[in-house]
Amino acid sequence: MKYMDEYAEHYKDCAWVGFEELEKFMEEALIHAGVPAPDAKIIGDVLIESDKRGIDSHGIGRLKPIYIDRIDMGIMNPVTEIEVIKDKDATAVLDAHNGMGHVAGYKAMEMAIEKAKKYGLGMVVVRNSNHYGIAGYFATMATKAGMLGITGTNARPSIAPTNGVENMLGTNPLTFGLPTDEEFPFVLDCATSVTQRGKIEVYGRAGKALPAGWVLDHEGKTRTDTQQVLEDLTTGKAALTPLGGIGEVTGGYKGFGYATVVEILSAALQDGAWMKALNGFDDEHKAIPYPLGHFFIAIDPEHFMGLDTFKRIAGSICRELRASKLAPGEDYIFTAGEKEYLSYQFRKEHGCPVPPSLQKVMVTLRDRFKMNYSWDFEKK
Ligand SMILES: NC(=O)c1ccc[n+]([C@@H]2O[C@H](COP(=O)([O-])OP(=O)(O)OC[C@H]3O[C@@H](n4cnc5c(N)ncnc54)[C@H](O)[C@@H]3O)[C@@H](O)[C@H]2O)c1
Ligand SMILES: O=C(O)C[C@H](O)C(=O)O
Repeated sequence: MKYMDEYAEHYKDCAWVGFEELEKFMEEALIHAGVPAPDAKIIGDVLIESDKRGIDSHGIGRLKPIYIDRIDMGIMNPVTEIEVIKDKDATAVLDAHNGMGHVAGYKAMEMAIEKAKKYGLGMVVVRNSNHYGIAGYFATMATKAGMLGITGTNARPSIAPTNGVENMLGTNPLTFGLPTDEEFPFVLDCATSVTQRGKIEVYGRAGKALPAGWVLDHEGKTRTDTQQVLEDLTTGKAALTPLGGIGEVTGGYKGFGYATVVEILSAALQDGAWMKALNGFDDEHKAIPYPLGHFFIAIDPEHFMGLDTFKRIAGSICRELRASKLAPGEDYIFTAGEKEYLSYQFRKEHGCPVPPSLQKVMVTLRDRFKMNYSWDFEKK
């Protein structure tokens, strides 16, 4: 398969660090930054899962900058105190009090799964949280429990509405995890924008220009200058395009609509914050918390026609899709979750790729926290 044949080549400038070591490093760094050990375990697990699945934007790449920097700045609480605001049969509302999003997400999905076991469906929403990492982690908590998982979150403003140029909506993933009778579940885990900020950071680390169509400026023109785009997204001079792209011709309004659905479900059920209130700075440009909201839904197929039936039909649909006629020059049709499964298989053996700029971050954190690690990449 072309995708796997080219896989290692894509990472030729990287050092490879094994799952266990990378996870332990992230977990320990978080503990040094003030996160209680059990919570650091959860966050470390969410982050390493991103690296395992080949989602290079949201694992070690986000430990610093983002999480440790925000704790250092005093705008995110390393200790997560979750308050149950409302708990009624199949639903609940939680307040994470500016704690760690991964921890809030983990506890909320756990609660949704428990409710689904009893009622067939559980939905838990969270407010005053923080960035929770890959949405797919929480969706697959449900698939591992034999359930369907759905989750979404709002995020700092990035996407411009169709026919607009101002960054208003977060990159707002709308993510589904569906069990199948195959070795891996169907996991559609992606932003409602053409791309997300983390992938632009990955391009920045690799020194690559962006493809046209991902970002637009206030003139409505596409931008490809990666480093400046990262700055301009923060100051609002650039915006990401919704899924479907710029304008109406290729259906950009559908991505705009889905991003809006996620923004509403991440704020309205929980009486939380939305859009510009998630900018991360106040009128004087002083850094302030990003009070994000999330939602988590678990559905137990045993309350419908049963898990085995669900898995068989979901698996059959995926297999039929993969067996359909290929486009010229292509050698494989993927279904969602498959590339992540293939990455996992590859990385289990070779480790996770760490580019030079992240190697420097790891060394800085190790030295700052006086941690006991030495890596082969330091010897070069
Ligand atoms: N926490 C946040 O605020 C936030 C915001 C946005 C995105 N994210 C996370 O960023 C990650 C990456 O998001 P993204 O938008 O860059 O995703 P992406 O564009 O890389 O798409 C990934 C999804 O598409 C599927 N896929 C990829 N190639 C495919 C193909 N050829 N055929 C069929 N399916 C295919 C994958 O299996 C996966 O489900 C996700 O884990 C997401 O949750 C988080
Ligand atoms: O970075 C964010 O604010 C959200 C998300 O993780 C993204 O990469 O777009």
